[in-house]
Amino acid sequence: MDLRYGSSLAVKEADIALRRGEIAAITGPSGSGKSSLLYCLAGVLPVSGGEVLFERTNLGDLSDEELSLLRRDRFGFVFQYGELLPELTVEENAALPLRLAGQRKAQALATAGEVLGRLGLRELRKRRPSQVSGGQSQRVAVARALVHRPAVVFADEPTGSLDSVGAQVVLAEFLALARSQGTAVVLVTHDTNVAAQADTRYTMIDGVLTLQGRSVS
Ligand SMILES: Nc1ncnc2c1ncn2[C@@H]1O[C@H](COP(=O)(O)OP(=O)(O)OP(=O)(O)O)[C@@H](O)[C@H]1O
Repeated sequence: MDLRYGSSLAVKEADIALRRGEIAAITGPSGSGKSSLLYCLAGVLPVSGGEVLFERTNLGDLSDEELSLLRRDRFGFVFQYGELLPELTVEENAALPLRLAGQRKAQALATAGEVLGRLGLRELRKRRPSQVSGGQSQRVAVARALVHRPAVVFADEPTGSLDSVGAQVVLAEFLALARSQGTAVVLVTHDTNVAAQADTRYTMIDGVLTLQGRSVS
């Protein structure tokens, strides 16, 4: 697939297939097209050429509404700064995908509480995002991305706002939780130590995605 912004080709060549539960990392220099590729895979931006298939569906064949439902129900997202909603508590933030899918509040908060517990955040669940640390916010964002057991989580520099020790810990927890529930992860990162924890590693250079290595499992 490829992606143009106007006349400039941000993604020139990318061929990537993800199996259930697979963790794929994409590294590469700034501006090489990593985020753009992620947005295409997640159905946020339409591709300019080629196609993106999820299960047997070509994302290009879906209406905007069908795409938003797919993103809401089957995908999860984690960004660099967590992007939590400041007016909601930690548990309400984590429960959001379940609430959006129509689950009742008590049930959604109970499920969110379990996931938060697995990330060591149970005690903080009534706090607001402004009352927790950067690492804790990223864990809440991880809980929110995984709470509805999505098929795929798209993570764009998910620990980019943390120091390297904090980043390693949050990332290890994120990947362990994703693996335990069979959720595939596409992880964009600058950090090759982070990428080393993935099953499959790709590099993106000047819009071209290349498979770099696959761990034997
Ligand atoms: N909305 C946009 N309109 C036009 N050009 C864009 C847009 N978004 C990104 N670009 C350009 O596309 C190229 C790829 O950007 P992209 O954000 O995908 O790179 P990246 O590898 O994720 O970079 P970084 O690591 O710095 O986040 C860059 O040259 C960027 O300037």
